Amino acid sequence: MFRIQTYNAISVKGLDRFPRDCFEVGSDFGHPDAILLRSHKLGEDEILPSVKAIARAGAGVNNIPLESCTQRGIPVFNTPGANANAVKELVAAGMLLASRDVVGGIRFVNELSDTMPPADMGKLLEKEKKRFAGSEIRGKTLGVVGLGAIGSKVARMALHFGMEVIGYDPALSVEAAWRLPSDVQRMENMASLFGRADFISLHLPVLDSTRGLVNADVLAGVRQGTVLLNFAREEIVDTEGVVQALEEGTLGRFVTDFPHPSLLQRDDVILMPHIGASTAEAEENCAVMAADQLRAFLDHGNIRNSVNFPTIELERTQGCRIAITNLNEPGVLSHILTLLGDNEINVVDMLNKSRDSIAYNLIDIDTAPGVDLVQQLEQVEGVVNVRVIDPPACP
Ligand SMILES: NC(=O)c1ccc[n+]([C@@H]2O[C@H](COP(=O)([O-])OP(=O)(O)OC[C@H]3O[C@@H](n4cnc5c(N)ncnc54)[C@H](O)[C@@H]3O)[C@@H](O)[C@H]2O)c1
Ligand SMILES: O=C(O)CC[C@@H](O)C(=O)O
Repeated sequence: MFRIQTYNAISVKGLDRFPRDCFEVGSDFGHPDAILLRSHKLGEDEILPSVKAIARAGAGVNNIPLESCTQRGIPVFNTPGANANAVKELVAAGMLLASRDVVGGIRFVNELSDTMPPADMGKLLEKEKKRFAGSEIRGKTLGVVGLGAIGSKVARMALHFGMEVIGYDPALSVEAAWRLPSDVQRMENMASLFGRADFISLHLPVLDSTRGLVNADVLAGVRQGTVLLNFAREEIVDTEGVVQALEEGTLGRFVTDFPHPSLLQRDDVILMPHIGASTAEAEENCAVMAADQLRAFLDHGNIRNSVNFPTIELERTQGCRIAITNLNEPGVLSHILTLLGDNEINVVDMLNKSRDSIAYNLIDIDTAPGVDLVQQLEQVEGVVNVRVIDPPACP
């Protein structure tokens, strides 16, 4: 029986991927085998020694202490692309709300008295509506920073709106490049994108290299009245720099999913409470994907969509499987195999993959290893952890 500790509201469709004959799911376990969460900021002290894996039902993993997870041999999973459409649709809403004063118009109408005669109301609306006029987004230029799962969808959507689209992504993967519409013009650096766009939408992760990336200096280079949209992460944008650019009028509007007190009550700011991924569809997609990845790991040791471990999938044959995480250094694997041979254990199948500082091995053996052998394996220099994975009881 595996125990899955959840944080945040996880879609029931995802939780249902864990058959209750083999998994307990709850929010308060003493010895969880795995953690499934959304935006909860996970403290190192919350990752108990029993935890074997962590899955983020979402894209960003900045709420998980990645480095210490890697050192402890804990794979961290995310769900690439599973909420991209939800974010894309909200970016479309953000661009439209920034171009037409829908918010001001709705507020104005709702503040009218319900005792006003209908004919008077009609006259007043016609007289006042010029205050809420805007402009169209067709023909304008959108700059997309970060052209991964979300950025590529946003780019495609903007082309459908009849916009020009320019993009910047210094780390674009080959897979992401294939997804990108050919009409998107590639910018060599962020400054040229910021200098050319009417709308700028951010879709990059928060990393040491991207924290505070959009600051007063960068914003000084935008065209008068540019709209900046941040549906990525708060830390990427320097709020003081944004307020300064709004005050100076270079930035026309700021639309963000990450409100800050200094942005409240401003007509040139549209604030949303981190709802980019808050659709039934996205929550379900993320939860199902995260749960399936956790199950594949707990049941078989297989790894798909990890942000710190290599991708590895070994078809299950028969017998017992051991999963070993070790430092990615010469000699560790041969030491492990020698120990198995010395204990007369026959290796039926095996796969070894590495990523940065760690390596991960799936080794199928014909006989279950005894406690002594597991201890010997754990003591091999460079071995981080050893798991014996029996064939799963639930299909
Ligand atoms: N508002 C929300 O609810 C919400 C929902 C989903 C994701 N997000 C955020 O959006 C981010 C992007 O999500 P995604 O699914 O598209 O991820 P992704 O990994 O598919 O794409 C991110 C892209 O950013 C690029 N990138 C990295 N550093 C860059 C830099 N310095 N400049 C420009 N591009 C850079 C990467 O090469 C990659 O192509 C996530 O990391 C998360 O923080 C927010
Ligand atoms: O879970 C959420 O609501 C937000 C998820 C989002 O920030 C992400 O990084 O995918």
